[in-house]
Amino acid sequence: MADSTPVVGIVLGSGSDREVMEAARSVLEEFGVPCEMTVASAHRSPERAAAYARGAAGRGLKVLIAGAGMAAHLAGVLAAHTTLPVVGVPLAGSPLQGLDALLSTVQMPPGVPVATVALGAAGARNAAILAVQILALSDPRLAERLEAHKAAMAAAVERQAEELAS
Ligand SMILES: Nc1c(C(=O)O)ncn1[C@@H]1O[C@H](COP(=O)(O)O)[C@@H](O)[C@H]1O
Repeated sequence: MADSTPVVGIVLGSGSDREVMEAARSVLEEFGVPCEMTVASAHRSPERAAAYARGAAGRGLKVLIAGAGMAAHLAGVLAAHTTLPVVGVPLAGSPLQGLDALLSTVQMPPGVPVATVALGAAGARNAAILAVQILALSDPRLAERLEAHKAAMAAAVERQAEELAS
């Protein structure tokens, strides 16, 4: 039986981020990558966020994905407390429509990177694919699945082009 110990941790700034961030979990499930999802706010529960990040590597997690909106410091704070790669997903929904979350996620000071992806569900999907790519560096089966994923995308474009031409 495959090992179901989570290797990717998806952290939400709030339970209200869940619907959008489920896109990341779906992609990881498609690739057969065990993950866990939790809530920890750098602002509202700073101890929980720090403890999660500090304990992540020891529990076998390899990549963290953080989804947060508004002043989205969660990904950066997780990165401050771990040497694991952290992927940040800025979420829209605020009066600034996510520009606040984008800038506060992407503009990390030198030395503490957060790999920042696109806003919202598209970003959540890409965060998961990026996590798979990182894991695939030491997992040939995952690398094969990534190749198949790329081939499927290319085939879909071919079909669309044929439909347009007919
Ligand atoms: N950006 C952060 C952080 C953080 O960065 O630590 N904690 C919560 N939040 C965000 O606040 C928004 C509103 O949260 P509520 O819906 O709970 O009021 C959410 O998008 C969350 O990610």
